[in-house]
Amino acid sequence: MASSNDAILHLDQVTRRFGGLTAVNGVSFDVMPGEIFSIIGPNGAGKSTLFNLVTGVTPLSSGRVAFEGSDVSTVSVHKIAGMGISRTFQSTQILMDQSAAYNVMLGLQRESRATLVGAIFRSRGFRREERRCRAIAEEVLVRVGLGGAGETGAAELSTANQQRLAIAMAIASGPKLLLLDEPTGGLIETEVDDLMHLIATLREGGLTVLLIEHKMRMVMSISDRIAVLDHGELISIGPPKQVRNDPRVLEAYLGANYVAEDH
Ligand SMILES: Nc1ncnc2c1ncn2[C@@H]1O[C@H](COP(=O)(O)OP(=O)(O)OP(=O)(O)O)[C@@H](O)[C@H]1O
Repeated sequence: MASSNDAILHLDQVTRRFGGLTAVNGVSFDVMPGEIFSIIGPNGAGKSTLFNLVTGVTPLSSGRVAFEGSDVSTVSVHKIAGMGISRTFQSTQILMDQSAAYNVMLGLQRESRATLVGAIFRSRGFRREERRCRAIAEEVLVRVGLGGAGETGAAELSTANQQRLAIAMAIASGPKLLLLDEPTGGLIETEVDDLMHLIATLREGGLTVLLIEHKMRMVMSISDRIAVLDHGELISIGPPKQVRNDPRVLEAYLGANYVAEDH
């Protein structure tokens, strides 16, 4: 295993307690640059909490998170975004009554201090900067397969295209690490395949991807490595084949009444 110095993301004994409940308990792992790294586990295992800890949404109870070698354990959510970590949410933050392009421009605003859309629009270079932001938005929409949909209202997009829009919003500011929280929610099989292809393409473009996903077929085929959480603890980590055959993983899933197929 490579040393944590090479890791883009390093978790060291990461722990979060909510009152008497330990949602994430002493979790340590490294994510290497260019990996698609998935986090799986039964409902309530601590996956979303772990995302919140990495992105600064939730403070750590103890432990340490480092991004590109810098300790970000106590860094604010906005600063972390500015450093190059971006995420989508289970329930996306799309403004449904706005156009796709406008939503991506909001993504630029949310993630980047340097290109705060509101500030730019009030400045003297208003029109030029608006054109520049719009051009970035259009380019990002093309990257996610929504070229030409910039002026379409977000509400008019299919569920699959709304998922793509959520990804566009998250990558607008050019992050290095992208966290995706159940991007296949509400998608049918062929749409899942298309989304997997998009994620693989983004990785080829240099992004590192941290993925929470319940669809096992997708997780097993797209991931370089998988970490399995159960009751807040890391019970298995490794390439898909290794994790799939780990007795502790089978036990955790069967114990939670899971079927080994998609659900
Ligand atoms: N803000 C909070 N306050 C109290 N308890 C919380 C909070 N957030 C999460 N928890 C608890 O922490 C545990 C882990 O929850 P978490 O949402 O991280 O799990 P998960 O693996 O993402 O689950 P799911 O697959 O259902 O989304 C759960 O028992 C949950 O109820």
